[in-house]
Amino acid sequence: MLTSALTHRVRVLAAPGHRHDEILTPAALDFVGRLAGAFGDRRRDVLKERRRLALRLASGSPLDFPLVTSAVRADPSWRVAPPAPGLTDRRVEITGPPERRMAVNALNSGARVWMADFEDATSPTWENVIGGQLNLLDAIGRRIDFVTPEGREYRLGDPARLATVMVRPRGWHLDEEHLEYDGRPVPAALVDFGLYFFHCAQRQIDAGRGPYFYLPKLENRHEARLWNDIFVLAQDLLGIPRGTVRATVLIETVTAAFEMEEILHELREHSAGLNAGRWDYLFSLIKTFGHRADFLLPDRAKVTMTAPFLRAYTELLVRTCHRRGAHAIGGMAAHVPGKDPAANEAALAKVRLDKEREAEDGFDGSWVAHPGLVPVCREVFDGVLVGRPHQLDRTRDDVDVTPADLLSVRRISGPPTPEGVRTDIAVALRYFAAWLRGQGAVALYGLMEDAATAEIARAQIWQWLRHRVIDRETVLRLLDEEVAALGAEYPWAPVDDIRALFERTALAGELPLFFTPDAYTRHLVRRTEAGA
Ligand SMILES: CC(=O)SCCNC(=O)CCNC(=O)[C@H](O)C(C)(C)COP(=O)(O)OP(=O)(O)OC[C@H]1O[C@@H](n2cnc3c(N)ncnc32)[C@H](O)[C@@H]1OP(=O)(O)O
Ligand SMILES: O=CC(=O)O
Ligand SMILES: [Mg+2]
Repeated sequence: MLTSALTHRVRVLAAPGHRHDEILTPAALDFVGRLAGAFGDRRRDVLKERRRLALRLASGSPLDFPLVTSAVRADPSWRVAPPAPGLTDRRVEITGPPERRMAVNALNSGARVWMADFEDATSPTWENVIGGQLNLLDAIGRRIDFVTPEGREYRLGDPARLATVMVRPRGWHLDEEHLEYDGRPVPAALVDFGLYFFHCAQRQIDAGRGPYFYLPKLENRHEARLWNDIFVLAQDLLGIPRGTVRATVLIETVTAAFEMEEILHELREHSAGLNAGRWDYLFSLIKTFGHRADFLLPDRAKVTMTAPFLRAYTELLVRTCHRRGAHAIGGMAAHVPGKDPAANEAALAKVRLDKEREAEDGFDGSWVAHPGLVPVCREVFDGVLVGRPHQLDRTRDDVDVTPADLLSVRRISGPPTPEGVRTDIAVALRYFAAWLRGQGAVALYGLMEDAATAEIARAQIWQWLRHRVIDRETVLRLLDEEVAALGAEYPWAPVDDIRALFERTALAGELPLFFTPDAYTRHLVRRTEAGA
């Protein structure tokens, strides 16, 4: 067991909340401090390397499969670890923030996996961060039942049918300002990973599962190596055998799509495959190549997964995974069920089509954003898997993807429509309003919106302005109208802050890398010495 020798170097800079002491124990803080001490510098290097690479690509360096790792790709002999308990059959995975009611609903939903999300679906208020950890602790201890003020009861169902928990920590770009190690904010990824691992890893093993993770927004193999080293140290510190952790990496940046094999290879003893994180992938394309006219995207609604460059990415993902014995997990169709029966039917039909394409392409399962979508995803995968838990045997040797295929965006280019411009502004503003209020995922106009889709919305406006396919006056006029509509619809919303956030992140000369660090620092941080 750990000593608390480092505890004095870790400081909590937040007022104590209800039951926070169960999570922020001296031993847990000590553990997070050890991770921060061991990996803080490497995380800083990761961020520097991201900026260097972005500059190289912006100045015209070609993006290609790395020459230096060609031997890893050419070597047919290596495989990732076999699926861990609870992760063999992943035909339906539900995602959502680790909020209490949603946690119970997700675990009972009939999905095989629940991805408890501190990233795209969570607004990282301190309350959400620590409350999420408490909910996970209670969920793993099977004591997450609760009753609403109206008397509606939420309880876990049949233990044999509960979803396996996988936790997605925040990405490397975010700090946790309420926790300091040696006077600096702790990387948010290490807080989310560390607290969950410390409290729940052994409990999960005792329950016949394990500490499982989803890793967001990686840009290259070095970041995968960093995570692997974190897993090794975390397991060693708690006396958990190496290879117990499993992690599915989201391939949701364009540079990572060129290093899928390498990412699996770096993590191979801890790998649980790859996931096609389509929304951040599109955002990454805009961010990485936003300066190039041949990467101009049309309205978001017109960019579908049948676009050739997106098919190239998803098919390469399946092929790469299955060559290495790893699960390939599909992404999120954004349509969510609604109250109107006709709209609901249309949404279900769209999700069905999306899942059918994934299942036929060889994916082993896929994501849904809502319990109402579990049956449709399950039916589609049941139909393709026919009794098997996955389709790892479909090696997709027919797939041959070149760098040009991955980057052939111009084939779907086209000017934005006035509705497309307005929708992006409306969605970004409404999402920012929810996020600043502590809600990281919302349904807007029939679609699930989260941090990744909001990033696309504001980045598209930036890209269209940059290439002068829309003019600034039009955008400012629409912004005035949409801010007024927002104020009327959400009287509680701080419209001036929201507008300013939009202006900083969509109308600036240079595209800010993410909207979240800026919005977090200005609006979500509530540091206090009282909690130190
Ligand atoms: C790009 C990406 O990264 S995708 C992954 C990240 N994004 C996500 O995970 C989004 C997850 N989805 C959600 O958060 C929600 O579905 C939303 C916000 C889009 C819509 O939520 P709501 O407006 O509450 O939907 P709705 O009213 O139809 O919900 C009906 C019930 O289903 C529950 N529910 C909805 N979505 C989920 C979910 N993902 N997990 C668990 N329960 C859910 C609601 O809590 C509600 O439960 P109740 O009847 O007990 O009150
Ligand atoms: O995290 C998933 C995505 O699509 O982004
Ligand atoms: Mg994402």
